[in-house]
Amino acid sequence: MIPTYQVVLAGGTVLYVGFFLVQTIWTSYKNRQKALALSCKPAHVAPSGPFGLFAFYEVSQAVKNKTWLPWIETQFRKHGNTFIRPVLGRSIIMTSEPENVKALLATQFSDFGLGNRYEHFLPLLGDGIFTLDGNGWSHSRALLRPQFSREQVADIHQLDEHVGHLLTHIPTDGSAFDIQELFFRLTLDSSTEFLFGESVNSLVNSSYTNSGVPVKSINGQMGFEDAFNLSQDYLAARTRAQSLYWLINPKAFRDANRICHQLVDYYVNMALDPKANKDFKSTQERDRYIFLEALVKDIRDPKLLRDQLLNILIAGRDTTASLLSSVFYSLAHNPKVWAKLRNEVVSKFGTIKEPKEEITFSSLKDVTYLRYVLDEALRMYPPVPLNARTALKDTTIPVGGGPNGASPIFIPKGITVSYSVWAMHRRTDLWGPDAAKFVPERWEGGKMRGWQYVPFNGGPRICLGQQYALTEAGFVTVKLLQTFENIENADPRLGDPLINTNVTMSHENGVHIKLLSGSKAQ
Ligand code: HEM
Repeated sequence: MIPTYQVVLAGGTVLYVGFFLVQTIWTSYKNRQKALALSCKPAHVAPSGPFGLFAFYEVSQAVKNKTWLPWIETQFRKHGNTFIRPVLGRSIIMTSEPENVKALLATQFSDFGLGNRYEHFLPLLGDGIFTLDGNGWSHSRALLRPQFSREQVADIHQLDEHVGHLLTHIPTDGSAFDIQELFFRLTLDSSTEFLFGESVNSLVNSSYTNSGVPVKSINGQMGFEDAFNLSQDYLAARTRAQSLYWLINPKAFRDANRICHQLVDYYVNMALDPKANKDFKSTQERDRYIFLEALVKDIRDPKLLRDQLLNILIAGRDTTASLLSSVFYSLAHNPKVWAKLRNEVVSKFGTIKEPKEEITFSSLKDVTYLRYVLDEALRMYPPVPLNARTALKDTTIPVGGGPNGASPIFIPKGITVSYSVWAMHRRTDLWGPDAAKFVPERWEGGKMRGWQYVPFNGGPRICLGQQYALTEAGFVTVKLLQTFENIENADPRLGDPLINTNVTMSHENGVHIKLLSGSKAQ
């Protein structure tokens, strides 16, 4: 005799599975009808095993081996520039097609949102420009946009001090060092100064910031630099876990978030009540622009201030460090490009010992080859190599359907379209047979710009800090070219670099180079 509860359980399970199957079949029938009405055709489905388990395994392996980006590139070669990838029972549309990227980011902007990004990033970033959709986002954007005006961005003299600190870490005897590590500290120092009015000075040997949070981990206490990096690792893991993100919330993550919040809250409280804080120094006293001081004129809620500041710190710090690292990686592997660039820089600005013209926002723009080098590094190593948007309603994307991939595809509400900037920037049909090579000259005449090149995204959510980032990267590159005559790659590993893909990308093994001046530069 079978117990009653077992009969009820078995019956319930059969009913649930039956309902699920009927619903799936019905939804897919309805979607096919809608697709037909919109002249859409189905996209190629990449074989991914039952419930997309094989695909999930392959992705996990590629992430572990730091070959995720090239792996995605080979998937596009195998399955076409737009295809469907089932992963863990969900279908994701993958694309490297400029037409589709344009639709997601610009022409059909209001059809798509950030999906679960808000929930993934909430514990560290709260409600800010980078995490919000809809009204919350447009309000944030309107509020923050004026802080990125030309006048503010052009104020580059604060960078000089931080580049000076960076130079003290470069071996003077021409021995090898990892410049990427220094760039990550440099951009942490410069962006905290720009945002809070006071730098955490991670390139200087100080232990504690005024907030009481150590700069680097010390005596078992986690420092801000480590906390900020660790939090971002967890944000990336939560993003990869998609709707199971809530499973990833360990104590280490919560501790790291608390430390980041503690540091930012210190500056926020000071700016909200400057008279009560003797440490506070205004923009006038410091003779430099302070983002937070401008922001407290509009926002008085300490939590919202903290959120917006952290949103900008995350958007601006690692991306710029990533760009600088890729520039120096590429220069070290292309000595002719270094020589040509140095020639142009020195003839305009002189050397560090015999300077000529002052380096300013506009004088930097006169060195066109510098812009080509930055553009080419952003093409080959886009700091945000992968991104995604999720349909807010039933909609379409323009290409990828049908046997030749030329028809639109139907995108039901809730489906995610993932676009690979990395793969699109390396397509030989778009960039020529030398797409995998670092060739700054390809930018001559400016004919390559368009939706095939989106390192800063495009449309209404285009990066707010683009000019700031290009100015900082240009300034730092010029200073190093003025100081050193030659560069050498010091990494014996052959082949393409391994790439660590977090929220942004970085070089897994660092960027090991030698910088040589005077008699050592032979
Ligand atoms: C080379 C450096 C940089 C690159 C490649 C870059 C790239 C990007 C990209 C791809 C996005 C779009 C993200 C998305 O919507 O999914 C973005 C957004 C953003 N970036 Fe940048 N960024 C850089 C530097 C900066 C800097 C230095 C700042 C600020 C100081 C900054 C501030 C922002 C902000 C506030 C957003 C959000 C815009 C919005 O959603 O309306 N970025 N950036």
